[in-house]
Amino acid sequence: MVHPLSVENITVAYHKKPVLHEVSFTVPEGKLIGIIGPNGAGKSTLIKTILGLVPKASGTIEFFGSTYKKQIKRIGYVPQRGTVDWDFPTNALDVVTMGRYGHIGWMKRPKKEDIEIAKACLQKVGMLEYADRQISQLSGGQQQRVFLARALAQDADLYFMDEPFVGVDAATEKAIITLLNELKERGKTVLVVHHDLQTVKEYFDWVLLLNMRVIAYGKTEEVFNLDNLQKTYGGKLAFLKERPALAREK
Ligand SMILES: Nc1ncnc2c1ncn2[C@@H]1O[C@H](COP(=O)(O)OP(=O)(O)OP(=O)(O)O)[C@@H](O)[C@H]1O
Repeated sequence: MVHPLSVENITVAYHKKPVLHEVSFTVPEGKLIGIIGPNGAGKSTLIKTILGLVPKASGTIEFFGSTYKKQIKRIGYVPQRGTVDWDFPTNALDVVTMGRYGHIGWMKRPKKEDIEIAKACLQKVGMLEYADRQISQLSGGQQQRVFLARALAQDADLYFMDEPFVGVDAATEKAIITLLNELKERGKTVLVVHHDLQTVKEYFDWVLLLNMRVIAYGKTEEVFNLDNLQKTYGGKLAFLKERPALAREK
């Protein structure tokens, strides 16, 4: 069976300091998968390594049983908001239309149909009225919605999203999770770096608990428990005292 993503034994180091150690996991199709772990656990590095943005020291990565290059059109990425240059002089509609380039081809002009698709995606995230607005003049949550619209316009089969819920209000968070569930219903696979342990069970079918290495990976109901959380977060789990519901579910 061909999986959307297969990661085998990847090890990554920055300036010879190991950040990810022999990470292996295989992602099933049509699931929402949360990547969970403390600050500095290597979550962003993992996504960037998978996408070829950070070099790996060893290991192999396959997309739909093939290489990233061959499957690039099927792979979508929503980066962490803080890493995007929002001063880039472009408006919301152009950002979303860029999501279509895999279909249009670089150097070619988008067709009317691509613009219509981009507008429909802006509509879907409630941002159509901001289509002509410079992205630098949007709020953080609105920028996040525009990036999600771009991912939608791309119509990929495998998505990576780095902390899409950070800094957004409750309405935007709800809009994003609705959208992720819609993608899932269409058979898409979505990996999401996520911080809020309270919502993990509600949002994700599978979880990857990461702290430099894979602590646990599998169906949320099977691996998201206090024991594994303690292994992942170590002494930083004091906050669980404030969340007795989670602690009780051991
Ligand atoms: N470009 C870089 N050069 C050197 N070290 C880096 C670089 N990027 C990240 N690191 C280090 O690698 C480790 C993992 O960082 P990473 O950003 O992947 O963690 P994370 O789990 O995504 O953290 P957070 O939850 O805080 O976003 C950290 O110790 C970080 O300081």
